[in-house]
Amino acid sequence: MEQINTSQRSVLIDLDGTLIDTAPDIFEAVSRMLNDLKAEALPYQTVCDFIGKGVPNLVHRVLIAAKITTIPDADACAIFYRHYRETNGHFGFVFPGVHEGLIAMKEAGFRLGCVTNKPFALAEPLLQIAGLDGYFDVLVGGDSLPFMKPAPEPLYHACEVMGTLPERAVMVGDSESDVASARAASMPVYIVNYGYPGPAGLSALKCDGFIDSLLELAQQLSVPAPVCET
Ligand SMILES: O=C(O)COP(=O)(O)O
Ligand SMILES: [Mg+2]
Repeated sequence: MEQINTSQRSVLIDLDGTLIDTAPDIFEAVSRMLNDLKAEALPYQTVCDFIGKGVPNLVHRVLIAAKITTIPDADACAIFYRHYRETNGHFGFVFPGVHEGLIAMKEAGFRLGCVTNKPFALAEPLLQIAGLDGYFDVLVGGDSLPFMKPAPEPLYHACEVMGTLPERAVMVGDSESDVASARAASMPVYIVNYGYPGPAGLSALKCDGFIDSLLELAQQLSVPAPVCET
C-alpha cells in the first residue's frame, strides 16, 4: 500500500468491452463448452449480452439459454474455464483509441487502475498478451475480493493500492455493473459507446457521459477536471 496522495487523480477502467473486445474469446469458449455438453452453439449476440457480471453469472445464463439442466453450474464453470484459458487473448482485439487514451492519461498525470469482473488469473495474462499491462498501477479481478462490481469495494481497493482517494477517481466501463459500482462509490462514470451494454442497450446506462474512445475520455478529463464532490 502506498501513502495516500490527496490530490492525485486516478481513472479506473473496466476490461471486457472497454479495453479489449473479448467477446470472440468468450464466445469460442462458450461454444466449446456447449459442444462438450452436446448442445447447439448460442448466437454470438446472446453470449455478448451475458458478459459483464463475472464468469459464474455468464455460465449460469448460458446453461439456461441452452436449456441444459443436467449439469451443476460449478461443473459447467470448470469446463468453461478449461476452454477459456485456451481462447483467452487469442480471438479478440484491443479497441481503437485504447493505447492512445492510456498514454494520454498517463502523460496527464493520472494513476490508472484496471477493475474487472474477469478472474484475476485470466485478466493478468490477457493484459500482457494485449500489451496493456504496462499502463496500470493496479489490477483488481472479479475474484480478488469477496465482492465484485456492482459492489463499490473493487473500486475502493484499487484506489487504496494506488494510494489515491476515491473522491479523486473516475470510472469508465461498458455495462450496468460499472455504472452501479461507480454510483455506490460516489464516482463519476463514463461509458464507452462500443462495448457490451446488455440487452437493454446503452440508453439504459445512466452515466455521466458516453465516449467514443479512451482517447476522447483523456481529452475530456484534461479540461475541466470532473471531481465528484461528496
Ligand atoms: O467477466 C466479466 O463478466 C466481464 O468483465 P469486465 O468487468 O471486465 O467487463
Ligand atoms: Mg465490461
